[in-house]
Amino acid sequence: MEIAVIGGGSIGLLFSYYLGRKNRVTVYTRTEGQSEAIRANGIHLLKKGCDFRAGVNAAPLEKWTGREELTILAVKQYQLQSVLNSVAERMPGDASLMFLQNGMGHVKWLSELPVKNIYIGSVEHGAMAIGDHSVSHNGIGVTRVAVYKGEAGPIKHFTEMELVDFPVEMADDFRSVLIGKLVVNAVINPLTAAFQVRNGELLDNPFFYEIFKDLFSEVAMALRLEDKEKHFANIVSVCRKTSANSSSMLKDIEAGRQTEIDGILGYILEEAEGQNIDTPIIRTYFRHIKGKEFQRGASI
Ligand SMILES: NC(=O)C1=CN([C@@H]2O[C@H](COP(=O)(O)OP(=O)(O)OC[C@H]3O[C@@H](n4cnc5c(N)ncnc54)[C@H](OP(=O)(O)O)[C@@H]3O)[C@@H](O)[C@H]2O)C=CC1
Ligand SMILES: CC(C)(CO)C(=O)C(=O)O
Repeated sequence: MEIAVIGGGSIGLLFSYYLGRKNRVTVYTRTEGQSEAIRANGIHLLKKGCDFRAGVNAAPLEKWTGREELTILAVKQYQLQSVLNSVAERMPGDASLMFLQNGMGHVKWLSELPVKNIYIGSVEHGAMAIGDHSVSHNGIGVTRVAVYKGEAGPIKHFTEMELVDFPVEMADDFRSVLIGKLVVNAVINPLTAAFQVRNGELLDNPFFYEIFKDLFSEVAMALRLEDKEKHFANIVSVCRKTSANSSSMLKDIEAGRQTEIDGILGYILEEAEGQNIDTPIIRTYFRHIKGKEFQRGASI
C-alpha cells in the first residue's frame, strides 16, 4: 500500500518506521533538509536498547499531491489548519485522510473537508523524535482507528498488518475513540506538564495520584462518562505502559512550544460550562498550562 505521512515528528516518524516495513511510505516534512536526511539514512527506531532501520521516501510538503492511497496527518492539532490550508488546492476529491491528533478541538473542521474518506485515529504509544530521522519508542500502546466519513476499505489493511509492537484495532464509533483518548490526555498530559514528571510518576507518587483521581472525577462529570471505572482503568493502564515517557504536553512545555491544552482541557471546560457544571480543578490546570505557555513566550 502507498501511504503518505505528513509531519516528521515523534508520531510521524514512529508510524513511518512501522508502516515502512510493509508498505511504500513517503514522509512529507516541513523542510527539504529533513527529507534529505530521511532519504539518506532511513528512519531509525530506538527500542529496548536496539536500533532498527526502515527505508522510506521523503519530500517536503509542497510535493504532496494526495496520490497515495492513504494520507496520515501526524502534526500537532494547532498545526493542522495551516497544513490543510497549504494543501487545499491540491487535495484530490477521492483522497483518504487519517487524523491522529490528541484532543477534540479539530473535529469540528473535518466535516467541511471535501474528500471522500476521513478516518480518526487515537494513538496510545509513547514516542520521542531524536533529530531528523530517529525516534525512540518509549511506550507500546494500541492505535484505534474509526471511520469519520466514507468507506472503511483503505484502512482495513491497517488492522490486518500485524506488525510487532504496533497493534492497530478497528473501532465502530469515532466519538468513543476520541473520547477515550481525550480522557487519557486530559488527566496525564496537564499533570505531567504541571509537575514536570514522566507519566509513571503520576501513579507512583501517592500525592500526585490523589490529584490524578480528583481531576479524573471532574473530567468524568463534565463529559458525562457512563462507564467511569472502565475509563479510569484505561488511564491507569496507559500511564503504566508509557511510564518512562514524557507526555507530549510536558515535552512542549520544556521546549517552550505551544501545547494542545485548548483542544483537551479547553474543550472539556467548554462542555462543562455549557451544562453549568463547575469544574475548578480542570479550570486550575487549564490556567496553569496556559500560564506556563505565556511564561515561556509560546504563541497563545
Ligand atoms: N509524541 C507522543 O508520544 C504522542 C503524540 N500524540 C499526538 O500526535 C500528534 C503529533 O504529535 P508529535 O508527533 O508528538 O508532535 P511533533 O511536534 O513531534 O511533530 C509534529 C511534526 O509536524 C511537523 N509539521 C508541523 N507543521 C508542518 C507543516 N506545515 N508541514 C510539514 N510538517 C509540519 C513538525 O515539523 P517542524 O518540527 O519542522 O515544525 C513536526 O515534525 C499530536 O496531536 C500529539 O498529541 C499522541 C500520542 C502520543
Ligand atoms: C499516551 C500519551 C499520554 C503518552 O505520553 C499521549 O498521548 C501524549 O503524551 O500525548
